[in-house]
Amino acid sequence: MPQNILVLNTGSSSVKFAVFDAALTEILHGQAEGIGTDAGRLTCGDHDITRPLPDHATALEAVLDALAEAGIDRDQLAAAAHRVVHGGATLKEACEITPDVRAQIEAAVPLAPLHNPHALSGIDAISRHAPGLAQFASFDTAFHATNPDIATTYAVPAEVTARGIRRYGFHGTSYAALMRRWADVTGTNLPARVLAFHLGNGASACAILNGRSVATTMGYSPLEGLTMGTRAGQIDANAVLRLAEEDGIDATRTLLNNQSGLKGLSGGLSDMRALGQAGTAEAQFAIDHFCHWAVRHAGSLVAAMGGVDAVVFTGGIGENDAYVRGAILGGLSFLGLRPDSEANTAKATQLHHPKSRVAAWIIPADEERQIALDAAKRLQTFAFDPKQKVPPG
Ligand SMILES: Nc1ncnc2c1ncn2[C@@H]1O[C@H](COP(=O)(O)OP(=O)(O)O)[C@@H](O)[C@H]1O
Ligand SMILES: CC(=O)OP(=O)(O)O
Ligand SMILES: [Mg+2]
Repeated sequence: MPQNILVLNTGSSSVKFAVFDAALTEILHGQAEGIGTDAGRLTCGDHDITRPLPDHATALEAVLDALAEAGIDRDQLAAAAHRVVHGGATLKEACEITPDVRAQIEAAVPLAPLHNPHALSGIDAISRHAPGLAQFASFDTAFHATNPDIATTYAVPAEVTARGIRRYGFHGTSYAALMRRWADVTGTNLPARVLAFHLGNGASACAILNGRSVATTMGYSPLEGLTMGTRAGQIDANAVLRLAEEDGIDATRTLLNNQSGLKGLSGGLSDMRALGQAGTAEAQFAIDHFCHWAVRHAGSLVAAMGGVDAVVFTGGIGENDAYVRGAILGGLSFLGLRPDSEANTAKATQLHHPKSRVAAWIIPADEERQIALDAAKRLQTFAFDPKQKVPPG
């Protein structure tokens, strides 16, 4: 009886993958990263292969090759599980990917143009390579379902909100994993008011009160909020309207999603590692912009919780870039946060001084296991009640 779950986590600059056994022990992990940059790289288990990854299609093929080389075949799999960034207004909980669910993910492509098309490619590739294999989706939006209406509603007429023009929030799979791992990684109980930063190619922050998301920086799509690798983050809607009028809608979509953020500010570099090594004034300005706006948005999230007890970093930049973390921690010192700069440079788990009023931590992103957990729960539901095709909740 096949027991393993294959997870595909399609990010905007990466495809991460993992295989878990029935006890949810990870038996293989790898990633294709730096997609679309000069720093394309695929790792699978201990193998490290530097190869050009010009786009997601090439990366996905490379991932499937790597899985085959690692001896992962269909007979060992009970299911494949995918990260899907946007499920639109209706898909709020992890679920099996039926033809109807696939259609809804496709309908949400305009809301997540850098993500949903690639997730669909992954789903379709599995359908081709492993026909009949059960497939599940975990949605980035799910963790933010606890946001109050006041946080999710844009100040527009109710009729517009009813059309699904509202804030959804993303990176929820990552934030849910932070909550799950908190006590194990930090050795402390989860405090009431957590300010979480997921800083990767896409970047967001989240206010988590008593373990539940109450506010987050991303909105209708993963374009809003912080300065990101290639996304503009917050920008006045009238500026967008002027761009659309002057340059056309498609060009404006591409400009704001693919050519802005760190890439736009630096004149071409979206990758934080490359920016750190560039040594140009433009690169430094881009890094400073990223840190400044992370702190500015954090202030709004802290206000939404009436204060903060702990700050946590995750994601490729959040886990690895001591300069960025140091700048953000320094910018938050007015809240009573005393960073331990040596711990920060050493990438220690605990980043705060023992006398700090606010704690600060690094918790590595664990999206893949979170996605496997979601799928395993649904698989169990099927086992308990095989007639029930769509499990509740
Ligand atoms: N050692 C490192 N130092 C600085 N930045 C890093 C490091 N490793 C990864 N990053 C940055 O993390 C970002 C990618 O984050 P990741 O979470 O993997 O992306 P995605 O959003 O596609 O999932 C890139 O900007 C990359 O440069
Ligand atoms: C939602 C999002 O921005 O995801 P990623 O960081 O993987 O691009
Ligand atoms: Mg990611």
